[in-house]
Amino acid sequence: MSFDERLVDAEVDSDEQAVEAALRPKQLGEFIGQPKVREQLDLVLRAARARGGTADHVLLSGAPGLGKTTLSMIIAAEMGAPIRITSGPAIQHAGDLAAILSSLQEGEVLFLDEIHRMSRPAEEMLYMAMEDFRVDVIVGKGPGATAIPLELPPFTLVGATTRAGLLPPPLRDRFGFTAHMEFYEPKELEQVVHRSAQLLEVRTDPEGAVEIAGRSRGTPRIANRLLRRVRDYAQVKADGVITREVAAAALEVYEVDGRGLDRLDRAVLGSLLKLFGGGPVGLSTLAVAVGEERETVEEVAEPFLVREGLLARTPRGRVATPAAWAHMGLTPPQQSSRSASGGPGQQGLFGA
Ligand SMILES: Nc1ncnc2c1ncn2[C@@H]1O[C@H](COP(=O)(O)OP(=O)(O)OP(=O)(O)O)[C@@H](O)[C@H]1O
Repeated sequence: MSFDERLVDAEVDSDEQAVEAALRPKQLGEFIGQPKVREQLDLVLRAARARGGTADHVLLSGAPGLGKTTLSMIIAAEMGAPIRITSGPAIQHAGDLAAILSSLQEGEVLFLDEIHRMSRPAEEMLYMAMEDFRVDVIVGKGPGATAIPLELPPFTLVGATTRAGLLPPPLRDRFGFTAHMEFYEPKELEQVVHRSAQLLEVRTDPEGAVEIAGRSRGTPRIANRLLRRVRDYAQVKADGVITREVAAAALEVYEVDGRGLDRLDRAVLGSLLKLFGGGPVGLSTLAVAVGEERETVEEVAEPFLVREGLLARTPRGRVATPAAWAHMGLTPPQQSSRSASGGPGQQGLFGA
């Protein structure tokens, strides 16, 4: 299964961008969930507006699809400012960043996605730009090179990262406000589903929304994607209304189970339980058994399985938890033959 085929992947592909844009909340009041972040950000923005100045730089961290881009657009809208969107990997040279910074308007919001992936020289230029609204543009090379200082208009940088820990402290410290986005509660995802259903003009009853929310892995992007697939099913196979039965039947077709696991997740768990008695088993061995790349298993399937308490990464290899046996409807081998950490002592053969 390729990365793109996964309905529960929290990354976005290009076809989806237009639909996502239509479903984005435009104001802070429309943004569902993240109550602490909303409250704090509301204060930051109100105070900046009252002072008639620009808002402090904002750092948003959290997993893909939780609403970092959406929040950056809301910040611009609430400040009545334009927004420029770019990303760390797109800025490979300090000159790329200088070109963007020098063309910003006063008060503009610069959204820098994946800020942890910016090149080092660009990062150093950003320090000065954030603090003093100034950059030094280097003209010429070698001993004759000169630094020409360039004044910048005040702007608000909104940095987004999935890995706040990877940001160097000098960069992290230059953000006046830092917010960590959490995975969403099922109740909040139900609201996301209802709101999006209204915008897409599809009728969803409360139980239908519960069914979709419960399989959305705490992520609004996934909730919206599942909603669109269930809508297709409801149009073709039912009367267009999303009920619990329709949602469950549709998601069975797309192989997303009651807890949000898809074919890949279930293949990983299935192999771990049926072939290796629940582990411990090394990642490479598990990946071969599933017929996937090691990286796919590690980066795509495992984070959710670990978060759900279905799989544990131990020094001796991957181990299934009792919840995994229950979820897959299988019975664990006799407790007496298993070690305290849950393994049948296979690490000699299958060690990490
Ligand atoms: N709090 C929310 N309320 C309603 N919809 C939301 C919320 N957060 C995100 N969404 C929806 O989820 C989708 C993904 O959000 P967004 O693109 O902002 O995520 P992201 O964190 O920037 O992801 P990435 O890191 O992958 O760029 C958008 O279509 C948006 O409409």
